[in-house]
Amino acid sequence: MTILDEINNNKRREVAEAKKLVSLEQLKFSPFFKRKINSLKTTLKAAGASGIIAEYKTKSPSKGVINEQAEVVEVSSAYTAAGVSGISILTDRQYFGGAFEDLAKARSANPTTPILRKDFMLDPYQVYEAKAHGADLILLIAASLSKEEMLELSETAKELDLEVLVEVHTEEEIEKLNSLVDIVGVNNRNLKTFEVDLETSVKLGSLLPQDMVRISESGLSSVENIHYLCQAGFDGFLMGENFMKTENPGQACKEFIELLRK
Ligand SMILES: O=C(O)c1ccccc1NCC(=O)[C@H](O)[C@H](O)COP(=O)(O)O
Repeated sequence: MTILDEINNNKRREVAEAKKLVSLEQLKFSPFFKRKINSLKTTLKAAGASGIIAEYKTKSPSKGVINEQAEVVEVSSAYTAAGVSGISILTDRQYFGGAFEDLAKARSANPTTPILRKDFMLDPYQVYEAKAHGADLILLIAASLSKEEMLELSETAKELDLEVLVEVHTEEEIEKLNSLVDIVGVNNRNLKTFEVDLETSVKLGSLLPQDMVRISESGLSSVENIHYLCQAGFDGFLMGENFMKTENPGQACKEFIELLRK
């Protein structure tokens, strides 16, 4: 069994429990349900956009504990002040140390920044959870879902006016895209071996539909990486560990974007 299988099995159990505790109707009572979303697709294409989507994650299966001190409001506010195009907030507790509260707190502290609920989405119920806690977009991992499941989850996202980011890592997974997808992310990290290779983005990027907004995810750590991927046609760059492993992730992000703009 791969780590992704393990995470997904655990997620199915968590979602089954959550459904017993909180109904869809209760989720709809959240004040975040009424808000208009901030579009990541739009901010990534805006003139002068940094393209950086900075992630708040305190641990991961590949790296273990990354940062035990970081506080979500402080870090996410500093990310916004640094000029990011978006923020990614992990909500998986078991494997990434995330929480729904982190998402809701980041939302309230950053009212105009696009925020991704980063989790392992398998059930339409989770799309409602994302909306109820203030997300602007959801992540669908193609390796975890069939084409039909991706479509169903995309439709639910659109019903709730959320954007859809689909993550691919292989050529075959590109076949699972549908017309409701807003952004495609190429994950440079092989989730079976945890190996990172930027050439995955370059290779798959060339196979994506020409007009698709695209981001490169994982293992990005230098301005040279970003310039290289920009040349390969990428609009956005998801970066987690590079900032979160420092004592002050917000400051690290600020310095990175300043360097990028030089
Ligand atoms: O990061 C992991 O170990 C991991 C393991 C299994 C599934 C997903 C995983 N990561 C999720 C991500 O997509 C990354 O957090 C994100 O792309 C940022 O990556 P990085 O900049 O390398 O922290």
